[in-house]
Amino acid sequence: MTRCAVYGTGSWGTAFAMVLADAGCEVSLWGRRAELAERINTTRENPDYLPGMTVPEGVTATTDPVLAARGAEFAVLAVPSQTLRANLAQWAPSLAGDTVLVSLMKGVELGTAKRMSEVVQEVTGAGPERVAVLSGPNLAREIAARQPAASVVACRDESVARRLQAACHTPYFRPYTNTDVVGCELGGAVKNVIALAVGIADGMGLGDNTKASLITRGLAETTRLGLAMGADAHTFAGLAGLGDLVATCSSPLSRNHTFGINLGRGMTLQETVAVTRQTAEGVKSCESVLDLARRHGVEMPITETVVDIVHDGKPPMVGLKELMSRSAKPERH
Ligand SMILES: NC(=O)c1ccc[n+]([C@@H]2O[C@H](COP(=O)([O-])OP(=O)(O)OC[C@H]3O[C@@H](n4cnc5c(N)ncnc54)[C@H](O)[C@@H]3O)[C@@H](O)[C@H]2O)c1
Ligand SMILES: O=P(O)(O)OC[C@H](O)CO
Repeated sequence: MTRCAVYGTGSWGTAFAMVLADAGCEVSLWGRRAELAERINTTRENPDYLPGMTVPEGVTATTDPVLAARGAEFAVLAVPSQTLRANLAQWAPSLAGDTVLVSLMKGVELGTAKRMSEVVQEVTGAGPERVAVLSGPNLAREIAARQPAASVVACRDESVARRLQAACHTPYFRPYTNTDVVGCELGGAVKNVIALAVGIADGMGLGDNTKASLITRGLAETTRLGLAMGADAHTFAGLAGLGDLVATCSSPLSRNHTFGINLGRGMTLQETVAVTRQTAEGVKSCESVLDLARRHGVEMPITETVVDIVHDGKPPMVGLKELMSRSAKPERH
């Protein structure tokens, strides 16, 4: 039986542990809090993140990273992007040299502008053939409810992506393989920033034309950045690109979309942070995505506007007016 360690008992770590167990794996789920681990093991529920959802018997929660890592073919990482480096430094010594490291995260590191797979490689010394990412339209609560969804598992080594695909394929979760790790990671990280923009527009009371325009131009700037970084354009038309962008920008379950709505309704950043219980990656990653864009000489006007509104206190209406008054351009340039 395939053994997997999942690090992070938040929404997605718990939901993906459920997927792996439903696919027949034996799963160790690592979390920081002993009382939550105990609660998951005894009640088969994670009441803090996925209340009402049943965690299968194939998942055992623990706070012991050595126990979690024992015999794991896959080590799945599901903590906030900005803490991954520090967390992984603690877990790495207990991971075997042939364990495949799988990132579920959709963020870019502040300061370094590194993608999560780059952080994983740096901290563990693993080569790209041992690092995979999973990304797609996968709102945790819908997956935990076993609603049908597709996703992408990407690794430079396609045979590793196929192994991971087999490990997490269930009747309700359909993973496709890809070798474009850069494109899948960028699709996941930048859609959170665009979801903030769409949420802000929703919160301002704007309608579906505005939403569709932001989604489409958001995808255009994501693709521009991706191409400058060596990604495959097709990835952005796929599940990790357009698929995730549409899900996140449409769903009331999305933390990034909801965060944007609150800002658009006039809450301050501090007020919005205070009412957000879970990780909204775009709030920090909008700055690192903009950093990446500047490093690669790519224009990302929507991302820039989100940074202005979220971090520099620009009123949403001013940001929107500035976006609309940019010089006229051909659609494709
Ligand atoms: N929730 C989703 O629907 C979903 C879907 C796909 C991808 N993701 C991505 O997965 C990643 C994790 O998100 P999530 O939804 O599980 O977040 P979450 O906020 O639900 O859970 C985060 C988990 O990390 C833990 N954590 C927080 N700070 C920590 C620290 N300093 N050290 C160790 N652990 C810490 C929390 O206790 C919690 O268990 C994010 O990058 C997110 O973008 C989320
Ligand atoms: O809740 P969000 O905004 O982090 O989005 C969750 C997932 O990434 C959707 O695929």
